[in-house]
Amino acid sequence: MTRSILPLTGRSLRAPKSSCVFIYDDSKAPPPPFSAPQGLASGFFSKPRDFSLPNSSWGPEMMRLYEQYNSQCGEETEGGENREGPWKRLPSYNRFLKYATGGVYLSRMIHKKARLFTRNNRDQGATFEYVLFFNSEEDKCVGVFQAGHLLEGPPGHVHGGAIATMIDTVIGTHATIACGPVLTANLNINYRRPIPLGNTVLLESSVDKKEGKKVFVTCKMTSSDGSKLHTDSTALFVSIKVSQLLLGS
Ligand SMILES: CCCCCCCCCCCC(=O)SCCNC(=O)CCNC(=O)[C@H](O)C(C)(C)COP(=O)(O)OP(=O)(O)OC[C@H]1O[C@@H](n2cnc3c(N)ncnc32)[C@H](O)[C@@H]1OP(=O)(O)O
Repeated sequence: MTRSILPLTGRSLRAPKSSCVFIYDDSKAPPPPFSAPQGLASGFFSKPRDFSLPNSSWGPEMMRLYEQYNSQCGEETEGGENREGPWKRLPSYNRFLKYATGGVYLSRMIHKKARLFTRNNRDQGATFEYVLFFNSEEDKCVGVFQAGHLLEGPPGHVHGGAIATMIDTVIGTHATIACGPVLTANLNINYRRPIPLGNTVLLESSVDKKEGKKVFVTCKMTSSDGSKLHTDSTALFVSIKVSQLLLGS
């Protein structure tokens, strides 16, 4: 059974038939507070783009890993039935707030030009290309990340801050699934081996323990075939109330 992981319940965000079901459960959600008159909707409201779906910049290794996990995802069949699968692909938008119930108003009020910086990319393949999958039975989250040429740090290789960003994204999502809204309180990264630009890497995270408001997560980042360790990391996330963020406290 799917469940909502954010306090703002996801509005009707449907996966294409060929892809996995979303983790956001909108079945119990109230209807959107406003419906545009028919015929006007497409002119005024753009459909959210799900950035976790493949695009033409994805190389063979990115596609291979995507297919590997996606083929193990539950999905809605052509006949409208749900096929079970241990993994779920997590959709990704450049502003989730905008696509949650009531969020379209909040997103206008709170920094309306704000965008998730890992998805603020007009040139496909130039920066962060990634997709996350979650396995609730094993409580595992994986990220498949292809590093674009604009993420350069050391010549020809990925910047350490960009690497940290991807780690934070995977483990932050995992901690959110485990505990609801959280913020990163502490992130420790051992950088073991540089990542050449253009390479695809695999991130795997596990929740080690929960202690009151605290959740401890670990993550390792390897080459796409798992043979080389690029980073290992540990992090502490602390639960927050979303109102803290929205009210700016
Ligand atoms: C699907 C879409 C999903 C969405 C998925 C999104 C993915 C992206 C994820 C991105 C995540 C981010 O970038 S988050 C942005 C970067 N992070 C931040 O800006 C956080 C800034 N820091 C804060 O706001 C605050 O310090 C908090 C919230 C972290 C903690 O404040 P608090 O809530 O008042 O909690 P506090 O009482 O101080 O501490 C609670 C407990 O945690 C411990 N603690 C607190 N901080 C630390 C620390 N740095 N190191 C060790 N321990 C600490 C305390 O000792 C205490 O332990 P005890 O006494 O209870 O034992």
